[in-house]
Amino acid sequence: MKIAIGSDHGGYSLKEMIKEHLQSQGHELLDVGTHSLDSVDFPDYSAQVCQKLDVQEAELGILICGTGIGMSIAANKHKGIRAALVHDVYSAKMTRAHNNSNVLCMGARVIGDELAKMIVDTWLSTDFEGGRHQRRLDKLEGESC
Ligand SMILES: O=C(CO)[C@H](O)[C@H](O)[C@H](O)COP(=O)(O)O
Repeated sequence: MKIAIGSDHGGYSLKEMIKEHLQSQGHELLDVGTHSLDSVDFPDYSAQVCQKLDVQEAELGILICGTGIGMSIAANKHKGIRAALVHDVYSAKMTRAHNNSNVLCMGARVIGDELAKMIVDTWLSTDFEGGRHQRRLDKLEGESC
């Protein structure tokens, strides 16, 4: 699968680890940065990952910052993006099954590497259930802020 991934400095180390983890499973990772621990602004990286989905260069996106909150707020401002902030395996499963989330956000200062790997693996291996959930997503698409 083609997956766009991005982080700020707070998520950089976890991004590198998740990238390696997914590449070892055969996924193609499009890394939009950041590429060091130098301080940067999370909206710049969120925008780049969302753009990769928008132009269909990637099927799904992963965004990591210190808490995951900034990334999820930023990503959900983009049309067509359903970003989910996830720090447990149950939510990882449900946000694919019920929300058809296309961007996964995590906080590197909140969870450890092993839990993050389990969350990513669960999120990627769960399918959207459609049905009543599609009706709800259709209602979300029509809403303006
Ligand atoms: O935006 C955030 C909070 O919602 C992210 O966690 C950032 O990574 C964090 O704010 C960065 O903080 P720093 O003090 O500039 O490292």
